[in-house]
Formats: sequence, C-alpha cells, structure tokens
Amino acid sequence: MDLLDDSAVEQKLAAVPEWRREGDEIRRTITASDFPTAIRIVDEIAVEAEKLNHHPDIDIRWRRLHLALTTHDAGGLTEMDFRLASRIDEIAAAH
Ligand SMILES: C[C@H](O)[C@H](O)[C@H]1CNC2=NC(N)=NC(=O)C2=N1
Repeated sequence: MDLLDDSAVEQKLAAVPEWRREGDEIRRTITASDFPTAIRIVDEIAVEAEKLNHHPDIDIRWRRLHLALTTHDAGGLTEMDFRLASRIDEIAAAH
C-alpha cells in the first residue's frame, strides 16, 4: 500500500470531515451515550477492522472514544486509513 502525498490526504479528509490529520495519523473522537454503548461501538469497530485487516488505536475514556488511524506497515497514511475511517463513521452514525 502506497503512502498518500499531502494533497491526496487533504482530498480524502474532505470525505470524512469528523477526522483531523495529526502528522502520520488521522484522529477523531466518538462520544457515546454511556459507557456500555461506547464498548459496543468498539466491538463493532473491531469486527470491521478485522475484516479489513487494518486496526485503529483506540483510547477509551468513559463515553469518549479517541481513535487514531495510520498504516504501520507503510509508516504513514494510506488508502486503508480512509477506508476504515469511513466504516467507523458509519458505525458511529448508527448509535
Ligand atoms: C502484517 C500486518 O500486521 C497486517 O497486515 C496488518 C494488521 N493491521 C494493521 N493495522 C494498521 N493500522 N496498520 C497496518 O500496517 C496493519 N497491518
């Protein structure tokens, strides 16, 4: 998987407006209604991540999930990060 250049990253970020670029990562926060819901969201994300074989870093703080995506094998941002970001947004929107 090839690293995306800065203009490609900016272009792809436009499609996932909840996400922000932080260096080699894109990050977003999901606020759930309560802690069990936050964990259910994490579980649904885990299923999608496994399907894609692409996994986020997840920092769970009560109802808030801080997510970070990067492609470790490539050492930065690739198409896979934006594909999973889009799946994560669908999951978040369903709760
Ligand atoms: C062998 C390698 O660990 C796998 O191909 C997957 C697992 N999940 C992954 N997740 C992320 N975020 N980046 C990777 O490079 C990655 N690689």
